[in-house]
Amino acid sequence: MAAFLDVEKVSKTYGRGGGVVAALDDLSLQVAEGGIFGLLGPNGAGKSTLLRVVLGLVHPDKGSFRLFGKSLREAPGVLRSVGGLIETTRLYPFLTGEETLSVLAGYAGVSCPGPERRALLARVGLEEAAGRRVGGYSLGMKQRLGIASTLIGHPRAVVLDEPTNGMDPVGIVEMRDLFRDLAERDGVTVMLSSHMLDEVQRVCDHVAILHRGRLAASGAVAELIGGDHLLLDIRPVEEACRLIGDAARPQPDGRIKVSITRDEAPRLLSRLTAAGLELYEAKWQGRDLERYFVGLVEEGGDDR
Ligand SMILES: Nc1ncnc2c1ncn2[C@@H]1O[C@H](COP(=O)(O)OP(=O)(O)OP(=O)(O)O)[C@@H](O)[C@H]1O
Repeated sequence: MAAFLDVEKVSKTYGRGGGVVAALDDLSLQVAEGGIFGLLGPNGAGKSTLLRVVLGLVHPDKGSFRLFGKSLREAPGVLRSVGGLIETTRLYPFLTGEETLSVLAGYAGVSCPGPERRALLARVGLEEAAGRRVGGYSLGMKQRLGIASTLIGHPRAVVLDEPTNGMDPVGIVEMRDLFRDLAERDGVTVMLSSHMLDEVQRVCDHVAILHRGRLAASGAVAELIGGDHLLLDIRPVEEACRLIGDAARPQPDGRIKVSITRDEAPRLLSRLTAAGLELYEAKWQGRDLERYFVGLVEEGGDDR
Protein backbone atom coordinates (compact mmCIF):
# COMPACT_ATOMS: atom_id res chain seq x y z
CA MET A 1 0.00 0.00 0.00
CA ALA A 2 1.38 3.45 -0.94
CA ALA A 3 2.03 5.83 1.91
CA PHE A 4 -0.39 8.71 2.35
CA LEU A 5 2.56 11.07 2.12
CA ASP A 6 6.10 10.65 0.93
CA VAL A 7 8.24 13.77 1.16
CA GLU A 8 11.68 13.58 -0.39
CA LYS A 9 14.40 16.14 0.28
CA VAL A 10 12.08 19.13 0.24
CA SER A 11 13.53 22.59 0.85
CA LYS A 12 11.68 25.88 0.99
CA THR A 13 13.21 29.25 1.78
CA TYR A 14 11.42 32.54 2.25
CA GLY A 15 12.88 35.99 1.69
CA ARG A 16 15.94 37.25 -0.13
CA GLY A 17 19.41 38.59 0.56
CA GLY A 18 20.23 38.81 4.27
CA GLY A 19 16.68 37.94 5.36
CA VAL A 20 16.51 34.40 4.02
CA VAL A 21 14.77 31.83 6.22
CA ALA A 22 15.03 28.14 5.45
CA ALA A 23 11.52 27.05 6.52
CA LEU A 24 12.14 23.49 5.26
CA ASP A 25 15.67 22.22 4.87
CA ASP A 26 16.17 19.01 2.88
CA LEU A 27 13.27 17.40 4.68
CA SER A 28 12.29 13.79 4.03
CA LEU A 29 9.32 12.26 5.78
CA GLN A 30 6.82 9.45 5.30
CA VAL A 31 3.31 9.23 6.65
CA ALA A 32 1.66 5.84 6.31
CA GLU A 33 -1.98 5.56 5.31
CA GLY A 34 -4.32 5.10 8.29
CA GLY A 35 -4.14 6.37 11.84
CA ILE A 36 -3.32 9.80 13.22
CA PHE A 37 0.03 11.42 12.53
CA GLY A 38 1.19 14.36 14.64
CA LEU A 39 3.60 17.05 13.50
CA LEU A 40 5.32 18.73 16.42
CA GLY A 41 7.87 21.47 16.64
CA PRO A 42 8.61 24.81 18.27
CA ASN A 43 7.45 28.06 16.68
CA GLY A 44 8.96 28.56 13.27
CA ALA A 45 10.01 24.91 12.93
CA GLY A 46 8.35 24.64 9.52
CA LYS A 47 5.15 22.74 10.37
CA SER A 48 2.73 25.09 8.57
CA THR A 49 5.05 25.36 5.59
CA LEU A 50 5.16 21.58 5.28
CA LEU A 51 1.37 21.30 5.46
CA ARG A 52 1.00 24.08 2.87
CA VAL A 53 3.41 22.26 0.57
CA VAL A 54 1.43 19.03 1.00
CA LEU A 55 -1.81 20.82 0.10
CA GLY A 56 -0.25 22.34 -3.00
CA LEU A 57 -0.44 25.89 -1.59
CA VAL A 58 3.31 26.46 -1.48
CA HIS A 59 5.72 25.23 -4.12
CA PRO A 60 8.96 23.78 -2.71
CA ASP A 61 12.26 25.17 -4.06
CA LYS A 62 13.75 21.70 -4.18
CA GLY A 63 12.67 18.12 -3.68
CA SER A 64 9.41 16.35 -4.36
CA PHE A 65 6.48 14.74 -2.59
CA ARG A 66 3.78 12.22 -3.36
CA LEU A 67 0.27 11.82 -2.04
CA PHE A 68 -1.00 8.25 -2.16
CA GLY A 69 1.94 7.45 -4.43
CA LYS A 70 1.23 10.24 -6.94
CA SER A 71 2.88 13.60 -7.53
CA LEU A 72 0.63 16.61 -8.10
CA ARG A 73 2.14 17.02 -11.56
CA GLU A 74 1.09 13.55 -12.72
CA ALA A 75 -2.24 13.52 -10.86
CA PRO A 76 -3.40 16.95 -9.60
CA GLY A 77 -6.80 15.37 -8.86
CA VAL A 78 -5.25 13.49 -5.95
CA LEU A 79 -5.75 16.66 -3.90
CA ARG A 80 -9.50 16.02 -4.05
CA SER A 81 -8.98 13.08 -1.72
CA VAL A 82 -7.24 15.29 0.86
CA GLY A 83 -9.14 17.76 3.04
CA GLY A 84 -7.12 20.67 4.40
CA LEU A 85 -7.44 23.15 7.22
CA ILE A 86 -4.69 25.75 7.36
CA GLU A 87 -4.96 28.16 10.28
CA THR A 88 -8.44 29.57 10.80
CA THR A 89 -10.44 29.02 7.67
CA ARG A 90 -11.51 32.20 5.97
CA LEU A 91 -15.24 32.24 6.52
CA TYR A 92 -17.99 34.59 5.40
CA PRO A 93 -19.44 36.15 8.56
CA PHE A 94 -22.87 36.70 6.99
CA LEU A 95 -23.41 33.05 6.05
CA THR A 96 -24.74 30.43 8.44
CA GLY A 97 -22.67 27.33 9.26
CA GLU A 98 -24.75 25.23 6.90
CA GLU A 99 -24.59 27.78 4.08
CA THR A 100 -20.83 27.94 4.55
CA LEU A 101 -20.50 24.21 3.90
CA SER A 102 -22.75 24.57 0.86
CA VAL A 103 -20.57 27.37 -0.57
CA LEU A 104 -17.31 25.55 0.16
CA ALA A 105 -18.65 22.36 -1.43
CA GLY A 106 -19.56 24.44 -4.49
CA TYR A 107 -15.99 25.83 -4.70
CA ALA A 108 -14.64 22.30 -4.52
CA GLY A 109 -17.12 21.13 -7.19
CA VAL A 110 -18.42 18.48 -4.82
CA SER A 111 -22.02 17.64 -4.00
CA CYS A 112 -22.88 18.04 -0.31
CA PRO A 113 -26.67 17.96 0.07
CA GLY A 114 -28.54 19.28 3.13
CA PRO A 115 -28.66 16.07 5.17
CA GLU A 116 -24.93 15.54 4.64
CA ARG A 117 -24.14 19.13 5.62
CA ARG A 118 -26.16 18.74 8.82
CA ALA A 119 -24.48 15.40 9.56
CA LEU A 120 -21.06 17.03 9.17
CA LEU A 121 -22.04 19.88 11.48
CA ALA A 122 -23.38 17.40 14.04
CA ARG A 123 -20.11 15.52 13.86
CA VAL A 124 -18.20 18.58 15.04
CA GLY A 125 -20.80 19.53 17.66
CA LEU A 126 -22.35 22.42 15.72
CA GLU A 127 -25.84 21.02 15.07
CA GLU A 128 -27.52 23.72 17.16
CA ALA A 129 -25.47 26.48 15.57
CA ALA A 130 -26.05 25.25 12.00
CA GLY A 131 -28.54 28.03 11.23
CA ARG A 132 -26.64 30.83 12.97
CA ARG A 133 -24.39 33.32 11.22
CA VAL A 134 -20.71 32.48 11.39
CA GLY A 135 -19.88 36.08 12.37
CA GLY A 136 -21.32 35.27 15.80
CA TYR A 137 -19.30 32.04 16.23
CA SER A 138 -16.49 31.86 18.76
CA LEU A 139 -12.96 31.02 17.54
CA GLY A 140 -13.45 27.42 18.70
CA MET A 141 -16.72 27.16 16.75
CA LYS A 142 -15.03 28.52 13.64
CA GLN A 143 -12.33 25.89 14.04
CA ARG A 144 -15.04 23.20 14.30
CA LEU A 145 -16.67 24.52 11.15
CA GLY A 146 -13.27 24.49 9.45
CA ILE A 147 -12.79 20.85 10.45
CA ALA A 148 -16.27 19.98 9.15
CA SER A 149 -15.38 21.66 5.85
CA THR A 150 -12.34 19.40 5.42
CA LEU A 151 -14.69 16.39 5.44
CA ILE A 152 -16.74 17.60 2.46
CA GLY A 153 -16.47 15.08 -0.36
CA HIS A 154 -15.40 12.12 1.84
CA PRO A 155 -11.61 12.62 1.73
CA ARG A 156 -9.20 9.73 2.30
CA ALA A 157 -7.00 11.99 4.40
CA VAL A 158 -7.24 15.31 6.20
CA VAL A 159 -4.37 17.69 6.92
CA LEU A 160 -5.04 20.01 9.84
CA ASP A 161 -2.83 22.87 11.03
CA GLU A 162 -3.32 23.41 14.77
CA PRO A 163 -6.92 22.17 14.61
CA THR A 164 -7.71 22.65 18.30
CA ASN A 165 -6.45 26.23 18.36
CA GLY A 166 -8.88 28.41 20.32
CA MET A 167 -10.91 25.50 21.67
CA ASP A 168 -11.77 25.03 25.32
CA PRO A 169 -10.74 21.81 27.13
CA VAL A 170 -14.12 20.15 26.47
CA GLY A 171 -13.86 21.01 22.79
CA ILE A 172 -10.34 19.62 22.65
CA VAL A 173 -11.53 16.30 24.09
CA GLU A 174 -14.42 16.21 21.58
CA MET A 175 -12.05 16.85 18.70
CA ARG A 176 -9.72 14.16 19.97
CA ASP A 177 -12.66 11.72 19.87
CA LEU A 178 -13.59 12.94 16.40
CA PHE A 179 -10.07 12.39 15.06
CA ARG A 180 -9.96 8.89 16.54
CA ASP A 181 -13.38 8.17 15.11
CA LEU A 182 -12.34 9.43 11.67
CA ALA A 183 -9.25 7.26 11.72
CA GLU A 184 -10.81 4.13 13.22
CA ARG A 185 -14.38 4.17 11.88
CA ASP A 186 -14.01 5.97 8.57
CA GLY A 187 -10.44 4.90 7.78
CA VAL A 188 -9.43 8.53 7.14
CA THR A 189 -5.73 9.32 7.63
CA VAL A 190 -5.43 12.33 9.92
CA MET A 191 -2.27 14.44 9.84
CA LEU A 192 -2.24 17.32 12.30
CA SER A 193 0.21 19.84 13.65
CA SER A 194 0.11 20.97 17.23
CA HIS A 195 1.99 22.76 19.95
CA MET A 196 0.16 20.74 22.53
CA LEU A 197 2.46 17.89 23.20
CA ASP A 198 0.16 16.07 25.57
CA GLU A 199 -2.63 16.21 23.00
CA VAL A 200 -0.36 14.73 20.37
CA GLN A 201 0.73 12.11 22.85
CA ARG A 202 -2.89 11.21 23.59
CA VAL A 203 -4.33 11.20 20.11
CA CYS A 204 -1.56 10.37 17.64
CA ASP A 205 -0.16 6.99 16.68
CA HIS A 206 2.92 8.38 14.98
CA VAL A 207 4.71 11.63 15.36
CA ALA A 208 7.42 13.66 13.65
CA ILE A 209 9.25 16.44 15.41
CA LEU A 210 10.49 19.27 13.20
CA HIS A 211 13.24 21.59 14.27
CA ARG A 212 14.58 24.39 12.05
CA GLY A 213 12.97 22.86 9.01
CA ARG A 214 14.56 19.49 9.56
CA LEU A 215 13.34 16.24 10.96
CA ALA A 216 14.56 15.97 14.56
CA ALA A 217 12.82 12.66 15.30
CA SER A 218 9.99 10.51 14.05
CA GLY A 219 8.38 7.24 14.95
CA ALA A 220 5.55 5.56 16.78
CA VAL A 221 4.51 7.59 19.82
CA ALA A 222 4.94 4.47 21.94
CA GLU A 223 8.55 4.14 20.72
CA LEU A 224 9.45 7.79 21.17
CA ILE A 225 8.14 7.87 24.69
CA GLY A 226 9.59 4.47 25.50
CA GLY A 227 12.29 4.00 28.12
CA ASP A 228 10.00 3.60 31.14
CA HIS A 229 11.48 3.28 34.61
CA LEU A 230 10.19 1.57 37.68
CA LEU A 231 10.50 3.87 40.69
CA LEU A 232 10.88 2.01 43.98
CA ASP A 233 10.59 3.19 47.55
CA ILE A 234 12.25 0.25 49.29
CA ARG A 235 14.41 -0.24 52.40
CA PRO A 236 17.23 -0.73 52.98
CA VAL A 237 18.28 1.08 49.80
CA GLU A 238 21.85 -0.29 49.69
CA GLU A 239 20.68 -3.88 49.94
CA ALA A 240 18.04 -3.29 47.25
CA CYS A 241 20.64 -1.77 44.91
CA ARG A 242 22.93 -4.72 45.49
CA LEU A 243 20.18 -7.21 44.61
CA ILE A 244 18.95 -5.27 41.58
CA GLY A 245 22.45 -4.75 40.17
CA ASP A 246 23.34 -2.46 37.23
CA ALA A 247 19.72 -1.57 36.45
CA ALA A 248 19.40 0.34 39.76
CA ARG A 249 19.98 4.11 40.00
CA PRO A 250 19.61 5.53 43.53
CA GLN A 251 17.80 8.90 43.48
CA PRO A 252 18.49 11.94 45.71
CA ASP A 253 15.07 11.49 47.38
CA GLY A 254 15.99 7.99 48.59
CA ARG A 255 14.06 6.11 45.94
CA ILE A 256 15.57 3.85 43.32
CA LYS A 257 15.01 4.17 39.59
CA VAL A 258 15.14 0.77 37.91
CA SER A 259 15.52 0.36 34.14
CA ILE A 260 13.63 -2.82 33.36
CA THR A 261 10.79 -3.90 31.11
CA ARG A 262 7.25 -4.33 32.41
CA ASP A 263 7.54 -8.09 31.92
CA GLU A 264 10.55 -8.29 34.23
CA ALA A 265 8.96 -6.29 37.04
CA PRO A 266 6.85 -8.95 38.85
CA ARG A 267 9.81 -11.30 39.19
CA LEU A 268 12.11 -8.57 40.46
CA LEU A 269 9.55 -7.36 43.01
CA SER A 270 8.90 -10.83 44.40
CA ARG A 271 12.66 -11.46 44.62
CA LEU A 272 13.13 -8.25 46.61
CA THR A 273 10.28 -8.91 49.02
CA ALA A 274 11.31 -12.58 49.41
CA ALA A 275 14.75 -11.30 50.47
CA GLY A 276 13.04 -9.50 53.37
CA LEU A 277 13.22 -5.94 51.99
CA GLU A 278 10.40 -3.55 52.84
CA LEU A 279 8.64 -2.29 49.73
CA TYR A 280 6.62 0.90 50.32
CA GLU A 281 5.89 1.92 46.74
CA ALA A 282 6.53 0.79 43.19
CA LYS A 283 5.34 2.86 40.27
CA TRP A 284 6.09 3.32 36.60
CA GLN A 285 7.50 6.59 35.43
CA GLY A 286 7.22 7.17 31.71
CA ARG A 287 9.41 9.40 29.64
CA ASP A 288 6.76 11.67 28.24
CA LEU A 289 6.91 13.32 24.90
CA GLU A 290 7.22 16.76 26.43
CA ARG A 291 10.46 15.95 28.18
CA TYR A 292 11.70 14.27 25.02
CA PHE A 293 10.70 17.28 22.91
CA VAL A 294 12.18 19.86 25.27
CA GLY A 295 15.37 17.77 25.46
CA LEU A 296 15.68 17.79 21.68
CA VAL A 297 15.12 21.50 21.39
CA GLU A 298 17.61 22.23 24.18
CA GLU A 299 20.19 19.94 22.58
CA GLY A 300 19.86 21.69 19.24
CA GLY A 301 19.31 25.21 20.59
CA ASP A 302 16.76 27.38 18.83
CA ASP A 303 18.21 30.70 17.92
CA ARG A 304 16.19 31.55 14.82
N1 LIG B 1 5.10 33.69 3.94
C1 LIG B 1 6.24 33.75 4.61
N2 LIG B 1 7.15 34.71 4.35
C2 LIG B 1 8.31 34.77 5.01
N3 LIG B 1 8.69 33.91 5.97
C3 LIG B 1 7.83 32.93 6.29
C4 LIG B 1 6.56 32.79 5.62
N4 LIG B 1 5.93 31.71 6.14
C5 LIG B 1 6.75 31.20 7.09
N5 LIG B 1 7.89 31.92 7.18
C6 LIG B 1 9.04 31.65 8.06
O1 LIG B 1 9.42 30.30 7.88
C7 LIG B 1 9.73 29.68 9.10
C8 LIG B 1 8.82 28.47 9.31
O2 LIG B 1 7.49 28.95 9.52
P1 LIG B 1 6.23 27.97 9.73
O3 LIG B 1 5.03 28.86 9.85
O4 LIG B 1 6.24 26.95 8.68
O5 LIG B 1 6.60 27.30 11.11
P2 LIG B 1 5.63 26.61 12.17
O6 LIG B 1 6.38 25.46 12.72
O7 LIG B 1 4.31 26.34 11.58
O8 LIG B 1 5.52 27.74 13.26
P3 LIG B 1 4.27 28.11 14.23
O9 LIG B 1 4.15 26.97 15.18
O10 LIG B 1 4.75 29.37 14.88
O11 LIG B 1 3.07 28.29 13.35
C9 LIG B 1 9.57 30.74 10.18
O12 LIG B 1 10.84 31.30 10.44
C10 LIG B 1 8.65 31.75 9.52
O13 LIG B 1 8.90 33.05 10.03
